[in-house]
Amino acid sequence: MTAITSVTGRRVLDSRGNPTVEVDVELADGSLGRAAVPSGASTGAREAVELRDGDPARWHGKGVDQAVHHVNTELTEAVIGREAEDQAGLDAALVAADGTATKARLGANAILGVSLAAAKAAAAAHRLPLYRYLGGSDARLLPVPMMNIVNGGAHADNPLDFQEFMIAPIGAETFAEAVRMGSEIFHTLRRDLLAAGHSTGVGDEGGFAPALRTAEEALDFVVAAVERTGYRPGTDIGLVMDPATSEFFHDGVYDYAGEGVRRTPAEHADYLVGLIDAYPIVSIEDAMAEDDLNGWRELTARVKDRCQLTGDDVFCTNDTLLREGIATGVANSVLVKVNQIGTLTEAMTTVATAHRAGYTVVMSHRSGETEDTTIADLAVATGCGQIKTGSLSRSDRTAKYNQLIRIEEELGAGARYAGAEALRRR
Ligand SMILES: O=C(O)[C@@H](CO)OP(=O)(O)O
Ligand SMILES: [Mg+2]
Repeated sequence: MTAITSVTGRRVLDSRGNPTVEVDVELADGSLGRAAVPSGASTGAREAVELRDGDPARWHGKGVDQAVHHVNTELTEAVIGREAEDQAGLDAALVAADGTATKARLGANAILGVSLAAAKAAAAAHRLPLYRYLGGSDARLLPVPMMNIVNGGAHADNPLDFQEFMIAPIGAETFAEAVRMGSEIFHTLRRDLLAAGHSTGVGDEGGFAPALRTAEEALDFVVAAVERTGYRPGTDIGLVMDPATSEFFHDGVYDYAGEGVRRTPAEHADYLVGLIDAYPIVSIEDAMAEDDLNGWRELTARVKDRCQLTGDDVFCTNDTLLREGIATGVANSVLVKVNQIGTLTEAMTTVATAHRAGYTVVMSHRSGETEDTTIADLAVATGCGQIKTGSLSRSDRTAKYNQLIRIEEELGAGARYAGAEALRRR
């Protein structure tokens, strides 16, 4: 009774106030699955192609509206009557209907909406929460959250070159405790920034966006906030950064415009290693740019297991790109964003490839999000042990934390919090 009987696409708003796709999938037994699709600002060049409206102040009807139209026509035709339980077959049908390598014709956002809504409908038909439907009885590992508390780069209007500064409560006993620790530090940081005369306005992911110039200034504020809240940096709280370097790597040089410094790949790598030496940094994402594979290989060989090096733009959740990276010694971890690849099946394949190779996996949101909490369930379903889902304010981010709190409660004594172990090579 899991045959798909109806598919409905609609246009809703995301956290930036931009249009995005939402899809409902209904099954023969009346079960309903609903999924809303996120969108990035600092996108990797090899991501699946979404249909978006270029200028948010002038929706031109060819972006999200077109994607919604494709959901309601060609994609509906491709999946109607199919069993929602056959996720792989269904996703293959969606990919075939599009017919391009990048999902550019019907839109990766249209395809992903149907893919995720179908999974959620199938879970509902089985009367199972999504994490258990997808992950089975083994799904009981709650991820370490990487909580965004300072924003820069493409996500804020301040001079900070690095996009994200995060805290990871590696020393917590439970997920709920991790959220408490993160929230306390977030509020301490707010007071500290105010006291120092800085703005406490926030960026796209809800982290503060003060007018700081260097990574050291931001890291110093973060370390001080951790300590003043009563936690030990490095033991209770690990620091995490996403410099999103593809955004400022031009003509073979890392151009730190906010700081006013240009660094060659070697100088940039030295600088990052210096930061790892000076601060309790446990993970850096996109430490090197997507086009600087040499830099990636050298940094990975140099850092080894001292710090998790997560590939976002360089892999784009793409199994082929990840396999190339694994074979050539690029990074030791992969960021997984379902909308970078466009179907649930493909995202899960990437997770499996990473885990087989000993790479860690971080389940991730996008800077443009919605109230959809699918990634919280995916983090538990895959047992990946890490999630990146923004700050401790803004409902689009807290929705994921709150969903994980509920999952932890539901698992009761069976729940395990991933802790520091999650960041170690498998
Ligand atoms: O770079 C990133 O990792 C993401 C999410 O934090 O940002 P965006 O969605 O803008 O690509
Ligand atoms: Mg990133």
